[in-house]
Amino acid sequence: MGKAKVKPVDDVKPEVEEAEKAEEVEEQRDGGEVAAEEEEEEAEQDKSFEELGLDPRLIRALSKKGIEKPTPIQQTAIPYILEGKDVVARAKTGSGKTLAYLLPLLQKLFSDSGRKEKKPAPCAFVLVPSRELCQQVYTEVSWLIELCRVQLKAVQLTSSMPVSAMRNALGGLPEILVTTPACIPKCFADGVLDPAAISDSLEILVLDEADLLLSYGYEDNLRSVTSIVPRRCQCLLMSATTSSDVEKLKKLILHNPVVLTLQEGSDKEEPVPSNVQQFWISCSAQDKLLHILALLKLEVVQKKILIFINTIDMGFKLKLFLEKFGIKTAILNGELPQNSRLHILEQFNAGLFDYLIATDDNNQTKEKEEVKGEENKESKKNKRRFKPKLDAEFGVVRGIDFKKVHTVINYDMPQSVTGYIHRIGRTGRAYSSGSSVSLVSPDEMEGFEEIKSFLAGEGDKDSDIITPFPLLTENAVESLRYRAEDIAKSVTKIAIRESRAQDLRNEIINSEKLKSHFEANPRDLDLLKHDKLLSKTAPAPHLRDIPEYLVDAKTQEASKMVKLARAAMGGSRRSGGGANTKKKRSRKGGDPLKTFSANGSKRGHGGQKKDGKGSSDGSANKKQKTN
Ligand SMILES: Nc1ncnc2c1ncn2[C@@H]1O[C@H](COP(=O)(O)OP(=O)(O)OP(=O)(O)O)[C@@H](O)[C@H]1O
Repeated sequence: MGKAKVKPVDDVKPEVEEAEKAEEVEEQRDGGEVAAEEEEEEAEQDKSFEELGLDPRLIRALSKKGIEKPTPIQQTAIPYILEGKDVVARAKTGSGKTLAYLLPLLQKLFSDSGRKEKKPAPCAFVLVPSRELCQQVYTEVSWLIELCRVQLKAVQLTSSMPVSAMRNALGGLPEILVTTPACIPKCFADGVLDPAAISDSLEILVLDEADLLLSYGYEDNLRSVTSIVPRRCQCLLMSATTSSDVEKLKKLILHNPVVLTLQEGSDKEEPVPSNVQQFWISCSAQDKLLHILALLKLEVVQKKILIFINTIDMGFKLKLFLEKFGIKTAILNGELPQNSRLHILEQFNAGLFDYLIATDDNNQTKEKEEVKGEENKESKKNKRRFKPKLDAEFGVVRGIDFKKVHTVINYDMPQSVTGYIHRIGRTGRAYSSGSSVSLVSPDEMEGFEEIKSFLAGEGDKDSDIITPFPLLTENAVESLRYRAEDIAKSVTKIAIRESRAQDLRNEIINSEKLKSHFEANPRDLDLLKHDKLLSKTAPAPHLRDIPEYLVDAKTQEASKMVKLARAAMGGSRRSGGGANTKKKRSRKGGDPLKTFSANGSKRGHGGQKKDGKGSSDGSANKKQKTN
């Protein structure tokens, strides 16, 4: 169980009186630090939602969703928020930060819910960096309200909504508004929200994924929001990493906050959950297609699988390539219409497909530039060619709660340490376990070393937090080389461009269908398939089914174990943690990545050399051509 460390108030105080008060709190806390921490740890391990002082309606609602026990950050943050303190909470990805603020926020609004006269503007704002997150938080708050049966209303607004729709949404005088920072100035400009009314009504302001808000370019937007936040308003700042941006926001918005930093086990901060096993494979950029084919086709990684690439074109290349081998994938990127993106996420979360290829929102600028250049060239050639537009509020990676993703694959390495942490955080959510595999080319090695040394922490540079992937032998990879290279050649730039355009057209049509269909049938998930084939020809049987003789014995064994582990973990896994925690933890023993080595040792990296390259064990099959 993690331990939340309470750092004393460390903000620049706007008022002397408050600064003095804060120092008192600091002194008192410092005075009893060791004992307090031990006590805290002891108490935290046993704290239930009841003991945190939560309303029984909320506890019942959580229980209906299978959530019985608070996560460490919830245990620590909820009492402070209920007390009315400004809070900065930093805890790793997937640690349950959303409920850590939503539960006390709702409880505070419960007392208002019986009021006859509603306030003219929402009294709680939750600001998130992307539309996808907006939808996610809105869904979370909506089920809580529904299950608690209270007269509260939440709405979500995004910048792309027509003014009439915004007016409509705000017409019912909601108490809670979930939105992006960019949307608020737009609402002011369109006369949909009144700054004076907000100054009167606002009681709680949450900045979720605070480490990302500024990197999404929301600084000016946030300044226009903060200028109208009344002094009495309670402000909460949730974040997965520390950065200068978080410090900046803290100074901009919070007053005398309590700073909570969640640490697990030791004092060393581990930004990636310890229940995620991190692996890597060293290969050339050209060989990445071959390696991902081996990972997926030989089934040595567990489904569901989220694959990150850095550009949209690469996503389509990968999709077309894998299709030829009968591996169906769906694609998620910032040029798809919003309805489609949300629907793809919903389908993936519901388990309707196993492989999702996602572009990292980090690369928006790069993509935008590429698209611009492309557009200029294209428009000269052919004015009717498709011109994709990227959505500035797109963000699939950061903060999105992908359900039951067992493996994250970095096909392309992310361009920053923070990007890596957020990507890997899409698995191992709450109490579940997961793994990641990064394909690292020589060009990416420098960035990879940076990530490794950041994760290892100060003075511990050589410790292997990301270890070579053990379940794929060099022979197994080589056995697929001929096919992979042959098929890779057939995935031309023209094929990629056509597929990208076709997919976009399909999704635009889907998006319209989705909009009207979901208005009538909000729970119907299976209307449209997002992992349908883009190539015109079906995969050839000899590529779809890899003959057994091609796969060496060790890889076959690894694949069998992965399947067994999946069957053991499969159907009965629930997203709610609480009561099932013990059971889930004991299942970790069935994870072949924890117990299996391609060289047959109990646990280790036997199938790979220390540098992440495949094993050169000669006992397995030799490279074979099969055409
Ligand atoms: N007490 C709990 N017990 C079990 N599951 C929980 C609990 N609290 C939250 N969860 C689940 O854990 C998952 C991750 O939660 P959440 O999205 O809030 O994480 P997060 O800390 O915000 O991660 P990120 O930084 O990536 O956004 C969600 O599916 C959520 O429903």
